[in-house]
Amino acid sequence: MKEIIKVSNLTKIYKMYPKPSNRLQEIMLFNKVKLHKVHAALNNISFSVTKNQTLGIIGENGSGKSTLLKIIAGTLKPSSGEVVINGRISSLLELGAGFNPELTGKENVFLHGSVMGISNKDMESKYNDIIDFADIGDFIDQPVKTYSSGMFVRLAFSCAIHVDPDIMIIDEALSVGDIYFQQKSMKKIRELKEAGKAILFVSHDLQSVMTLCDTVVWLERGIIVDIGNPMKVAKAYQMRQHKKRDTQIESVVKSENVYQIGIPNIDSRFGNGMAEIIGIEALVDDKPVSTIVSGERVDIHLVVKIKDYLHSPMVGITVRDRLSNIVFAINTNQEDVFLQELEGDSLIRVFLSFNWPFLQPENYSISPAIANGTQDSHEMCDWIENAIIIKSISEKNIIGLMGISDLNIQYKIEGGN
Ligand SMILES: Nc1ncnc2c1ncn2[C@@H]1O[C@H](COP(=O)(O)OP(=O)(O)OP(=O)(O)O)[C@@H](O)[C@H]1O
Repeated sequence: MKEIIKVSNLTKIYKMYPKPSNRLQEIMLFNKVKLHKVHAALNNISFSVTKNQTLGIIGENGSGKSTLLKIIAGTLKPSSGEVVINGRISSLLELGAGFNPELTGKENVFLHGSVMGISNKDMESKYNDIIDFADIGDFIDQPVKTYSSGMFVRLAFSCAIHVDPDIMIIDEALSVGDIYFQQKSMKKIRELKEAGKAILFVSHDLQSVMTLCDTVVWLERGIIVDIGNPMKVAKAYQMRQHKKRDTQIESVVKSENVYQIGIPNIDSRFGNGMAEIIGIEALVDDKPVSTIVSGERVDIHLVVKIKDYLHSPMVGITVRDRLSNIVFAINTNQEDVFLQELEGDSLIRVFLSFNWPFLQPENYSISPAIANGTQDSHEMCDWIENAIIIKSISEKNIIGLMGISDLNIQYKIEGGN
């Protein structure tokens, strides 16, 4: 099949200067003294993409994904190597970068068309689809400098996907807008895929990568570690991340005072102040973790300062998904564990231990709370919204899981012919 993108021996070297002023000094010394170190953001990368193919690119922060996409999109020059493109590219990399803030939304739609080499007549036939998708109402006739950032990206996104490209470049752009816009965007991208367009898709969301892509490239420190079947590559990548986590965490345990674990994040907080949660961490095998494999035994470790006498303390957590749906909530009373009364001016540690459920691989937040009373009638002493984020992963085949939870079902079928 015809190659629509061919990347050959691509390398991008950046010069790294210890201080910004060293760059000028080097020029003034006619480059006779080298004050920089070289850093290869991409190192001899080769692959190709055919029409109809959706290629996913995964890798840790700094692995070279954006550099690669920018070179393919033509906004960055490689140090060596070659990229051959056979078709028109539309990129969601720098959304709205070509918009003129003084012009109206409508004028910018046509400006975008002319930059992409599309006549005004052809743009007129696409115009209604573009404004319907962007959904910015009468603002379309206002200068884009008056737009909210959400309206701005929605219009830019809509322009980029409606110009009938042969190649679409997408870099985490699906995280723009609200959930409805994200779903609408994903649907549109699937339509482009079904229409046979080549798509390059960079995302940290492995689930989206696996459901959308036919092939995945795993980049690490500018080189291709693996390329091929999305599930195979994504799974190998995920397991590597998991192993890395274990080695990183080891040193934390050794150096950290258990009473000084702190609260990583506080989105909001309320309570009567009779107790204060001062630390939270998730432990697997007594080591703090931010990633948990479904089925693993986890301890949520809380450190709480008791300020006033509590006759019936109860402690619990609420776990939510990224759309803020409650996935599950547990507390000591609900489990028939009744804590003894607590005197003021004391410190307690609580360990809530349970098997991490089989969940959709994504991020989940944990909100801890301490209250005084019973399940039906209590006063909240301290509630912290989204204190830590846990990334849930699975060692199982993670493609195709629908909904929030994997029920770990086993099938048994008897009879039939
Ligand atoms: N303008 C620059 N000057 C120097 N180094 C740079 C420059 N741009 C990128 N780099 C370096 O090149 C490497 C690759 O960066 P790149 O942004 O492509 O990574 P990435 O995989 O897209 O990361 P992320 O997932 O965080 O977006 C990194 O080490 C980065 O620090």
